[in-house]
Amino acid sequence: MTPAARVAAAIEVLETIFEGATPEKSLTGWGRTHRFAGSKDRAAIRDHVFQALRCKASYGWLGGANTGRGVMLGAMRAAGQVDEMFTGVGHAPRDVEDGEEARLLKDAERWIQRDMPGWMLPHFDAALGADSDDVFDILKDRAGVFLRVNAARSTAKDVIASLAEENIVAVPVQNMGFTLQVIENERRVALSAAYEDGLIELQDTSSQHAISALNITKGQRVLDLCAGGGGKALAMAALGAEVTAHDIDPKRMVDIAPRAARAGVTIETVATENLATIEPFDIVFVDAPCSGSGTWRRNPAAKWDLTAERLQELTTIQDEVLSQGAKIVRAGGALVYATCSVFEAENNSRIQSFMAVTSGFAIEQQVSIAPHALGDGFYYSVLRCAA
Ligand SMILES: C[S@@+](CC[C@H](N)C(=O)[O-])C[C@H]1O[C@@H](n2cnc3c(N)ncnc32)[C@H](O)[C@@H]1O
Repeated sequence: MTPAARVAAAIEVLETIFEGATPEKSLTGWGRTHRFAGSKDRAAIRDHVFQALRCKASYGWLGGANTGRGVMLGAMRAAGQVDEMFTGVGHAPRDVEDGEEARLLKDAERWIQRDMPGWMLPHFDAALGADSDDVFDILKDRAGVFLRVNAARSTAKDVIASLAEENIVAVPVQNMGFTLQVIENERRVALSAAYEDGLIELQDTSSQHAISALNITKGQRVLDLCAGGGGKALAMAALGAEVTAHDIDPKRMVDIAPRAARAGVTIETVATENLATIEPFDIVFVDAPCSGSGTWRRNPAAKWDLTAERLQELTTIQDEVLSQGAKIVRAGGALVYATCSVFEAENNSRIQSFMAVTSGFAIEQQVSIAPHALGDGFYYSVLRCAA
């Protein structure tokens, strides 16, 4: 496909997303009906679509309409490539028409310039102060690809060498001995020998930082209360913890066993009905369901889908999981609350609400990480249970 035909395909995919389909469904559906498209074409179309979703408002403004065509026209205007792409020749999008004249972004409202729904601006401003505009700009870019080296099985140096044999270039992340950033051929990582052999896992730097800050020691009993696919559970098990995983939706944990087997660790799972009688843990890790506002580079559709009502519902669930976790921490143990959100309402406010109604816990650590070039936004708080 020509570069312009890829832009036309991205327009088609975006139209179905704007009608309500998820990005993954739309891209898969497009792939099924366009079997001639090669892997490079698909990757390029995917990149266009995700970038357009990150910058949906500003591109729509620049392109004169919040449609697939308007947003991609805006994207090409931002990149200075309209004349090459909107030619109407072959499979290229048709020429620019009357009514599609360029507008200046500086004339748009702040939420459009910053690509952030207007009702969320105060949430970001409250959490980040003068840094919020910089963070909005960061969220307009693609996120990096980061790896956690399985400390139980390998070293950063050996993993770098192994990946290099498959033309995947990874470099160390400063001050993080087991964290690498992939800077070339990112898409091949999940097919690499290092991945297949359990030497690495894909994991953002901020999650890795939070786990390493817990100073987990070998043999500690840890419950990952909201384990999902087990990213944090695996990281804790790699440090020698005896990890038990739980999720309200057991289907979300199906990958944990194969991932653990690949990594050479064991992770037990526990059903919700058995939590009430389980022996208390040294650490209960509550990786709470959240808006994901610190990760919207990776999942840009989510920022346009979140509503104030849903945010409110999430805070109620967060209070519930935190209070549930508190009941199964041993005396002297730690309750860790974490989100990948930057919103105060999901972070410090939840801890303050918890502390207001619960006795026997003291706040030991609270860390907020804003989205940055080398990592997602993340929050964690360590609460120590009285001995
Ligand atoms: C942020 S995700 C977990 C990500 C996971 N810890 C990881 O590192 O890959 C939150 C998880 O919480 C689960 N969840 C939602 N409500 C819950 C509840 N009341 N109790 C336990 N898990 C819950 C969701 O099913 C979801 O898998």
